[in-house]
Amino acid sequence: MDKILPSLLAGDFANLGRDIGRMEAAGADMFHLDVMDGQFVPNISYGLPVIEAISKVSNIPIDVHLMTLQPDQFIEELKRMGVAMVSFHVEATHHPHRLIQKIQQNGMKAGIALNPHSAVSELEYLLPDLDFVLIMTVNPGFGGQEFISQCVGKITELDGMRKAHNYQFDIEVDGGINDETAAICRDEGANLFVSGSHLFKAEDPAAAISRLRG
Ligand SMILES: O=C(CO)[C@@H](O)[C@H](O)COP(=O)(O)O
Ligand SMILES: [Co+2]
Repeated sequence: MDKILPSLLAGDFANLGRDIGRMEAAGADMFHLDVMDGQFVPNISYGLPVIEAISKVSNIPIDVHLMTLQPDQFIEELKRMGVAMVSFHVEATHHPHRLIQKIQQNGMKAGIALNPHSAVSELEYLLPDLDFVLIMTVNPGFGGQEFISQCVGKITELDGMRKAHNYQFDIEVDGGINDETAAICRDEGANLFVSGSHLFKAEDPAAAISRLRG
């Protein structure tokens, strides 16, 4: 099923509770929380204390996107906060399969994110065990960037592998997602749509969310 995940990176950090309520009322399915460490990506966003505060007021599930080195160190804490889905970057860990297992053993869905330069073939032996794959359609680190259209082919490729092997993973897209780019990604097989600046700039977020659903 298609799901729309507002990225709170585009929210007003001085009024996150208000923005959470607005997006829930507009029909958001989950919140997407971007953790950036200033090492793996050239920006720092927020970390565990902010996720914990959000988890206490959110009425919908939380998807955490770890853009950090050593992502394994956060898993137990995220479980304690009731997070539903966690993704980490294949480029940021030496032992991605072990980390998938750790996330799942902690009762959360495990996803791997691919930077624009990374090939789907990197995931070939991980796909049977993954709950979702996050295709980055911008370079990670900042909201408000332009969609990189070369990444669309990776969605097509993943969907083909999913069908060929009857795998069950979801395909999430993140970066520059608006009405037009969501439709392009949906046509290729994506079903989880992260949207930050587009949704938070919308005058009518409920209408924007239903348009993103296609
Ligand atoms: O992970 C990231 C950026 O690194 C994203 O989740 C952004 O927060 C999406 O923002 P928009 O591109 O939709 O403004
Ligand atoms: Co993200």
